[in-house]
Amino acid sequence: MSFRQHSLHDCPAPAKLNLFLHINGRRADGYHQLQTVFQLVDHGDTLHFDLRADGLVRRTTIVAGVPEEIDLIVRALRLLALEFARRHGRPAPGVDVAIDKRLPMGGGLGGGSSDAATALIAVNHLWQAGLDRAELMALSLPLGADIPFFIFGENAFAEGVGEQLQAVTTRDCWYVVIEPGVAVPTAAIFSSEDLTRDTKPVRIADFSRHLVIQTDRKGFGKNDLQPVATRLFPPVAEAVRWLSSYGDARMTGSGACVFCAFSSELEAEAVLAKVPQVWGGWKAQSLQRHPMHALLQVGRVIE
Ligand SMILES: C[C@@](CO)(OP(=O)(O)O)[C@H](O)COP(=O)(O)OP(=O)(O)OC[C@H]1O[C@@H](n2ccc(N)nc2=O)[C@H](O)[C@@H]1O
Ligand SMILES: Nc1ncnc2c1ncn2[C@@H]1O[C@H](COP(=O)(O)OP(=O)(O)O)[C@@H](O)[C@H]1O
Repeated sequence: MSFRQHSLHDCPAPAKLNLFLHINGRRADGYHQLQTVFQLVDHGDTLHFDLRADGLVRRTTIVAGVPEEIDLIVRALRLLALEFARRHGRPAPGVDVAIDKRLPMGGGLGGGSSDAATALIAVNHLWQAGLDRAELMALSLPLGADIPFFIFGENAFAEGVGEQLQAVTTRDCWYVVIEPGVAVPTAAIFSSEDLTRDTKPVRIADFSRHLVIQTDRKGFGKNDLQPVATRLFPPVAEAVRWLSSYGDARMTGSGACVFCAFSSELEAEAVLAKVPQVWGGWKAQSLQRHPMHALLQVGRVIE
């Protein structure tokens, strides 16, 4: 990551995996209460920021299927600009955002959310807007329940709609991730009549204990969204079936991507080499912290 006075280039927006995802209930507004562990991995998008003098927030890269006006990056930065104006009594400086998009949309990897989080962290710094971590998290929540997690910046046990976060230690390992080539619309999964909505709540200690006592590499819990997604999207079911011969393969989030953990990079590489060519696939290492933390500590944006 290079730091220049008016720019921040090569800022990582890592993917997340949901190591398990339980649906415990439904709120009056229709949103679902869940419990999950978010795991950061070292594979994702890369963003670049250049200050503008005219107060505009612009995305300079074309992203297929995501017009600039609905991009979570642009929407998040416009919220930040409003907050800047409220605090400082003058309009925010503008910014150009370029993006190298690697994460598939509707993949359950949190790509759009991670992009928005990285943008908020970087531009809060570039503009010297002065929001602290909790304030950035609160600002982002109306745009998506996964965004606060990426700003939180550590692997987390999450409750509520995913916004109540506690840092959690997870296994250091390698993951093989399969992209089955379909985009799963999150809303379609949550609105299914078949969805299990009454999984009994667990405690963070149950997850942590499982890490210590597990003997068979079986992951903790399950993904309640998986049965619905695999029924609606057969390629997701096929990917789960294929990867299951190598370990406890699961879908992340509302899909479509499927992952499996391995102890070593070599094991992950061996499985990756066999992934059928009709699917995309990659390996990634678990991260314990968001890679933007290094920048944030240098910049003293987040304590
Ligand atoms: C499932 C998860 C797990 O990390 O991630 P993804 O798989 O999308 O990455 C998240 O909970 C995704 O949360 P969020 O990012 O807010 O989902 P959105 O795409 O905005 O939600 C689309 C729609 O799904 C429904 N929805 C979403 C979240 C939730 N807790 N309950 C819901 O009922 C709502 O109808 C909402 O309008
Ligand atoms: N910067 C962005 N990158 C990807 N998708 C975005 C972005 N901004 C808005 N979106 C919208 O969010 C939807 C979900 O994308 P994404 O966050 O990548 O998947 P998921 O929520 O399954 O992890 C996309 O289909 C797209 O319409």
